[in-house]
Amino acid sequence: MATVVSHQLIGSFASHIPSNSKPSLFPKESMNLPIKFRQNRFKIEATTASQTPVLETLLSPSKTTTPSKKKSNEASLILIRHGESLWNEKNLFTGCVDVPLTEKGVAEAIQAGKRISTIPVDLIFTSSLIRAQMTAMLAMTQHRCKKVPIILHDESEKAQTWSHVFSEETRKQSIPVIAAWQLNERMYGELQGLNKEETAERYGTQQVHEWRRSYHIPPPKGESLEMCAERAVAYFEDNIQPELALGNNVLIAAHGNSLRSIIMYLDKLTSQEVTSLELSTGLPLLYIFKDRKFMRRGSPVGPTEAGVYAYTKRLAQYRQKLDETLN
Ligand SMILES: O=C(O)[C@H](O)COP(=O)(O)O
Repeated sequence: MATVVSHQLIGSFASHIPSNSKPSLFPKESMNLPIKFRQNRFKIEATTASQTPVLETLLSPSKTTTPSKKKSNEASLILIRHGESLWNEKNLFTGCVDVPLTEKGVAEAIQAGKRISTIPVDLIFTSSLIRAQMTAMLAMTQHRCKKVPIILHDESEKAQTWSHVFSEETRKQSIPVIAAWQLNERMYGELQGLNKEETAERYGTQQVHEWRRSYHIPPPKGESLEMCAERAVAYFEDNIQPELALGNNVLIAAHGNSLRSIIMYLDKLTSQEVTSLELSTGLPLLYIFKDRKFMRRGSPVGPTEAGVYAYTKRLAQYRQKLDETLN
């Protein structure tokens, strides 16, 4: 399905949220389990003409919907799992329960921000959950571009109108943040709020491991990784990949399992391979999108690291530009 963007208020941040990403903790679709996996979802396809990428319309001062020129033939994609949450600390199944970060989680998010502080970011996607949003915002406080991340709101027409930004210059110094429930953690069903260790004692380590790491097996009344991939990868393909195809650099702050499903898609992992994929909290991962392919570039360790900038000329130039602006 193509991205649907409201064009009523072109120029307003709020008018550019894909209409299928309205933040809602328990969207109708996720309660309608099981969701069938969409055919061919794991193929990387070119942007279709009917898709209207978010950033393109966001930065356009006119009411035209004509696609703007492609910025570059490559783009960076950074993925960050949120920092430690209060329920990670207590070892509780969290899923779609909206729990904030611990102090350690805040520090992890800031550290992640330092590590990506000279990698370009034009657009941010987060889940609708506060732990992912806190992580994105805290990370961006460290970015050397000094742009202001602004959350877009489309929950009502008033929310859209009242959050309008009237200065083109100010808009240029801002980074739109789009919150999408599709990037939420897998819905953990009847395990939400239970202690992971106690659950393993009660149901057996093997059973709990299958619920947590298998691709097809859902936890009781919850989403399997496959179901989570159905909505997270579809959202990625419909709303994020078109931005990358235009040369826009994207940061995604999300969750262990929504990101595992996206990484499965990016790295073309099999349902067997993904079972051993583990993501640490607050760890940024960098991909380069070029020629319709995703190239995994590991985890940037910080602006002093030579390796990351040797990956592409474009990243090296961006970093150099930041250095020149600050000197
Ligand atoms: O939702 C949760 O409990 C965690 O964030 C991820 O859980 P997992 O380690 O069982 O995938």
